[in-house]
Amino acid sequence: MEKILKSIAKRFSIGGGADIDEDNHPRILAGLFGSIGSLLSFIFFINSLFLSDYYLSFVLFIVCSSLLISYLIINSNKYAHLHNAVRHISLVAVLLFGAYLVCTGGLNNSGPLWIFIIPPVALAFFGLKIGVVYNVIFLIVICVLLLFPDDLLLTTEYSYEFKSRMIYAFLASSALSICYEASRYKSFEQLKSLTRQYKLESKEDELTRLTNRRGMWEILTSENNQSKQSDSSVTLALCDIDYFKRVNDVYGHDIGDEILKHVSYLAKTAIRDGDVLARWGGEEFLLLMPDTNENAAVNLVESICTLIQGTPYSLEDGEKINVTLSAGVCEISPLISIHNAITLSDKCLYQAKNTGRNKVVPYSQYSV
Ligand SMILES: Nc1nc2c(ncn2[C@@H]2O[C@H](COP(=O)(O)OP(=O)(O)OP(=O)(O)O)[C@@H](O)[C@H]2O)c(=O)[nH]1
Repeated sequence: MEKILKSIAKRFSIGGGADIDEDNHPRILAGLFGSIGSLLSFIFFINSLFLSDYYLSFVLFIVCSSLLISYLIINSNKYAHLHNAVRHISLVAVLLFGAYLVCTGGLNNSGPLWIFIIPPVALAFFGLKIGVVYNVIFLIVICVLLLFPDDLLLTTEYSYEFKSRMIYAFLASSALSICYEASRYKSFEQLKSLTRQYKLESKEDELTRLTNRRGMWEILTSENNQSKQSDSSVTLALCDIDYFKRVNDVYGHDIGDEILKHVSYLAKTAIRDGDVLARWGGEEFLLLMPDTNENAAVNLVESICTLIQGTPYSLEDGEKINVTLSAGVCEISPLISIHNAITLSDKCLYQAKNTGRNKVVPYSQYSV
C-alpha cells in the first residue's frame, strides 16, 4: 500500500520534487482531480445509460469530457498559458454539476452527496482567497435552490430536515477545508523558509560566515563558464594564516576561532565587489578575483596581508596578537583549468611558507 501511495505521489510530484513550488501545487492537484474526476464521471455515465437516465448520462458525458480535456491541457506544457483558465473552467463545470445534482437529486436523490467534494477541491485549485469565494458562491446557489418558496427550483423532493442538514454539512465541510488549507499554507511557507535557510547555510561557513568550500565550488564552476565566454582574466589566491597552530596552543582554541573571524572580517572589507572569499579549510582561505590578471591579484592580496598584519587581534586584557598571511596566486588560463589553478596556488603557497612566510608568491615567480 505504501509503495502504491509513493508511486502515485511520485507520478504527480507531490512532496518529492527537488524544488518547492507553490504555483505548481494547484496545477498538480487539478491534473489529479481531472484524471480521477473524468474516470469516475465516465463510470457513472455508463451506469446511468444502463439505467436509461439519458438526461443524467448526457450531463455526465459533458462533465467527463470537460474534465478529461482539462486533464490533458494541464499536463501539456504547450498550453501552459491556458492552465489557469482551464482550472477555473473545470471548477465551474463541477459547481454547475453540483447545482444540477442538488436540483434534480441525481439517482434516487443520492446526487447531493457529491457536493461535499467542492470545498476541498476549490481550495486546492485556487488557495484560500479564491477558494473561499467559490465556496461562498456555491453555498448561495444551493441555499437559493433548496430554500426557494414552494421548491420551484427543484425537480425532486427533499424533506426540510434533509435540506437544512445538507446546508449545515456543506458549511462544516467548507469550514474544515478552509482551516486545513490555512494550516497547510502556513506549514508550506515555513518549509519554504527553512529550505531557503538550509540552502544558504549549506554553502556558508558557520564560524566565519564566509562561503564554504561547497559554495565556492559552485561559484568557481559558474565563473569558469562565464570567463570562457568573455575571455576575461580570472585569478585565484590561496591564503593561509602563519603559525596558527601556535596561536591555538598558546591562547586556546576559542581565541583561535576569534582570530579566524577577525581575519575573515578584515579580508572581506579589503576585497572588491565581485571578488569572492571562501573558507577553504581550517585556516586556509580561497579568494576568487574575476576580471583580474595575476599582477592586479598580487597587489590586492598584498594589500589584504598588509591590512591584517597592521590590525592585530586585541585580547580582553589588552594583549595584542599579531597575525600574518602567506598566499599563492595563480591566474586561470586556457592552459590552466580551475583545478590546476588551485593546485598551483597551493604549490605557490607552500613556497611562500618555505621561504619565510608573510609573503605572496605568484605562479609566474614559482620555481620548482
Ligand atoms: N581554533 C581553530 N583552529 C583550527 C580550526 N581549523 C583548523 N585549526 C587549526 O589550525 C592549525 C593549523 O596548523 P598547521 O597546519 O600545522 O599550520 P600552522 O601552524 O598555521 O603553520 P603554517 O601553516 O606552516 O604557518 C591546527 O592546529 C588546527 O587545529 C578552527 O576552525 N578553529
